[in-house]
Amino acid sequence: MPHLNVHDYLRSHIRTVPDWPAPGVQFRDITPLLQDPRVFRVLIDAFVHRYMAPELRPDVVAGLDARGFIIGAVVAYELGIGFVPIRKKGKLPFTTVQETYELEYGSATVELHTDAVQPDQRVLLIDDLVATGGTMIAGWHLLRKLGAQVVEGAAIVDLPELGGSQRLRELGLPLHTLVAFDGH
Ligand SMILES: O=P(O)(O)OC[C@H]1O[C@H](OP(=O)(O)OP(=O)(O)O)[C@H](O)[C@@H]1O
Ligand SMILES: Nc1ncnc2[nH]cnc12
Repeated sequence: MPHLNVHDYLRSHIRTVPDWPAPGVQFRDITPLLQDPRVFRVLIDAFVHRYMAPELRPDVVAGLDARGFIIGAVVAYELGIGFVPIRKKGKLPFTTVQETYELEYGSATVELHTDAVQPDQRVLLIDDLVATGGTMIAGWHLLRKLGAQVVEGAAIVDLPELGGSQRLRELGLPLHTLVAFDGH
C-alpha cells in the first residue's frame, strides 16, 4: 500500500460511473476493490480491526442485500461469528419480520428471518454504501423488532450529500464508513 493511507488507497479503487443507472447519478462501483486481492484484504482488515475491539465486538453480523453480503460475510468469518442476511422481499423461506421504506421513486421492503438474531444479541449491520440511509435504517428497524442491540452500522462508502449519514446520526444509530464521496 505504498504512499497512501487506507482511506486514499480504498478510494482510489472505487470506480465512478457517470449517469448510471439514470442520468445525473454518479454510480460508485466497488467491484474493483473486490477484484484485487491486496485491496480486498486491506478493506476487510479495516473492518475486522475495528470490530475486534472489546467495546465494539459484535455477536453476529447482519448484511444488507446484496452488496452487504459480500463484505459482511467475510468480516463475520474473520471475526469468528455468524452472518445473517437481510433480504429483499420474497427471498427468505422461513417466517420473517418485514420493513417497508421509501426510495427516491416508490418503496421497497426488506425481510429478516425471525430466528436470525436473539434478543439482546449485539449485531453489526453492514452494507457497501449509504446514500439516503433508507436501506440501513430499514435493517436497523428489523433487528430492533427482534430485540437485538445494533452496535453500529458500517459501510465502505458514505455519500454525505444524500443525507443518509446525518439521518442515521439523528436517529441515534452510530455509523462507521471508510470513504466519503461528494456529489451523488
Ligand atoms: O442509502 P440508500 O439510499 O438506501 O441506498 C443504499 C443502498 O442502495 C444500494 O443497493 P441497491 O438497492 O442498489 O441494491 P443491490 O445491492 O442489490 O445492488 C446500496 O448497495 C445500498 O444497499
Ligand atoms: N451513487 C450510488 N452508487 C452506488 N450505489 C448506490 N446506491 C445508491 N446510490 C448509489
